Parts: sequence; structure tokens; C-alpha cells
Amino acid sequence: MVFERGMKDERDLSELIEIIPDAALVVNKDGKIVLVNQLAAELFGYKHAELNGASLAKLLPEGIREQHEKHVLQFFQTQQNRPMGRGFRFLGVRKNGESFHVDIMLSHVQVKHEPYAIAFIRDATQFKQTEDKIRRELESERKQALTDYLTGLANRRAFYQELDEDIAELRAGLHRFSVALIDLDDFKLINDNFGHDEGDRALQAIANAIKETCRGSDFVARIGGDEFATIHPSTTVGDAEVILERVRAKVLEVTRQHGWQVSLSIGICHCERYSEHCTVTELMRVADQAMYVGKRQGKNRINSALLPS
Ligand SMILES: Nc1nc2c(ncn2[C@@H]2O[C@H](COP(=O)(O)OP(=O)(O)OP(=O)(O)O)[C@@H](O)[C@H]2O)c(=O)[nH]1
Repeated sequence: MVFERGMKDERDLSELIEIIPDAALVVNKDGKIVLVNQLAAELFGYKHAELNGASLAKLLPEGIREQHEKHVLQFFQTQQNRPMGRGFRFLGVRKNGESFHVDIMLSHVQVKHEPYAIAFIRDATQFKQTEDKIRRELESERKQALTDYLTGLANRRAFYQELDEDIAELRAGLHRFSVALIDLDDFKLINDNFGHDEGDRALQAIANAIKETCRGSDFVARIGGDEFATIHPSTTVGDAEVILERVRAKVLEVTRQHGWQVSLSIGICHCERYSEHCTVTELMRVADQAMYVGKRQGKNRINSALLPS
């Protein structure tokens, strides 16, 4: 709001800010509060007189005062107003020290040719809480959509996303990697002999064993009923075989401890450099084929294949 000839005097302005339905205050270019309405005083927990003539800094938490001073300076240097919705979200601080989120709209106003800023302030606590709640819910839904409910590992969807990213990185000239398909041998017998609940516990124990035995940088997922898959970035095919041999031995040890007769057949597909064959479908097909070679050879073994280039 810029009055062409300026406000007649401060009385006009103080009457105006008392009739508007928002908390409002007027500051000069030194950041001193020259006018404040009753709603603003109430919002910040002060008596009207306590804010008149005070520094604007009084209403801001210490940590953001400097940043805010820059905003005020910038505001006075431009002729642009900041309407509600396109204003700032700031932290305010009440007299009792409690900080809270506020939305601030700023407008230029002149009184006797002197520039002032009029700030309209809305308590944004509710908005902020709702926004935070929605953000948390979305984040939790996103996580759930990518997590296997039984083992807590990444699920098939997350695995394919990760594989896609690794392929993109390979294409960009970054690290080579190996993908492994891990299928449990004769898992059906666990369910048949011990029941489905015990089968679930076995899947959880096996998932933990795989995760613990892989490196921190490896990606581990459960992509089907008794099928797991891993991605091993920055490896040679030999490195991947060493890691997966550790996995095979560890799972065998854990399952034997529980009296479950389960082993693993593992197929590795190694990607050394990017080629037209480097797609999720092709990688999985090659790993699957390598895994089935092992199944036919009598199970409980690891077979590797290089992705054709
Ligand atoms: N308890 C439990 N069992 C599952 C789950 N998902 C799949 N299964 C079981 O996993 C078994 C997979 O059986 P098959 O595909 O015949 O494989 P297998 O018995 O491991 O035999 P091979 O792969 O040939 O060695 C089936 O009995 C499924 O019911 C699950 O979430 N929980």
C-alpha cells in the first residue's frame, strides 16, 4: 500500500490498523515498532504499551534476528510488497519465551514522506502442525510403499528403483556393479514341516543374516515370497562372489542353528560397463538364468554371468 501523497499523519494509520482483523504493526527502517494494534500485542503476549517504541527484534527468537534484519533492509530497498501467501513464514517469540510460527505480509506505507513497513501477522501454528503432519504421513506412506512388511527390507519396487539408478550411474560413467538373485532352496518344506508362522520367522532370520553379511553400501531386498536380491556397487565379479559366498555360508549357519534345512541358490549378473543390454529386465533375466543353473546343478551354490556388452 503506497499512498500517493503519503498518510496525513500517524493517527490515520493507528486507526486503520486497529480496525483490520489481523495482528499488525508498523516499523520504521531501523526496525523500531512505531505502531502496534491490540491483536498484535495479544498475539505476542504483551501489553500494548510494552511494544510501542520497542525494537522488532523483541518479537523474534535470537537465532533469526540477524537474518530478519537483512529482510527488513531488503524490503526497504525495494518497492515490492509481500502479500499474504507470498510473504514470509517466520518464527516469532512470545513474551513468555515460547516461540511459534507466524506468516507475515509486508506492505510499504509512507507517513509524512517517511517510509515505513506495515506488517500483518498471522499465527501459523495450526498450518505448520497440519503441514508437518501431512509431510510425516506422506513420508511414512512412501517408506511403507517401498518396504517389505515381513522382513523390513526394501521390497521389489524399491529394488527396481535402486537398480534403475545404478544403471543410470553406470551409463554416466560411474561405478560398475553386480546384481544377485538369491532364491531359497526347498523353502516349501519349512512351511510344510513347521507351519507358516515358523516359515515367516525363518524368512526374517534369513533376511537379517543376508543384510548383516553384506557391506553397508550393498542394497538388499526381498523381491518375492522366498526370493531376495542384492546390488553390490563398485565391485568386480570376484568381489561380488566373495560377498555372496559369505552370505551363503552365514544363512546356512543360521538356518542350521534353528534346525531348518534351507540353503541358497544364487545367480550373479555383473555389469562392467554400460551397453544397450543394461536394462533392469535383462539384468534380472541373466541373474535368474545363472541362479537356475545352480538349482539344476543340485542347489546351494553360486553362479555368475557377465552381462553381454
Ligand atoms: N511362511 C511363508 N512362506 C512363504 C511366503 N512367501 C512364499 N512362501 C512360501 O515359499 C515357498 C516357495 O516354494 P517354491 O517356489 O516351490 O520353492 P522352494 O520350496 O524353495 O523350492 P526350490 O526353489 O525349487 O528350491 C512356498 O511354499 C510359499 O508358500 C511368506 O511370506 N511366508
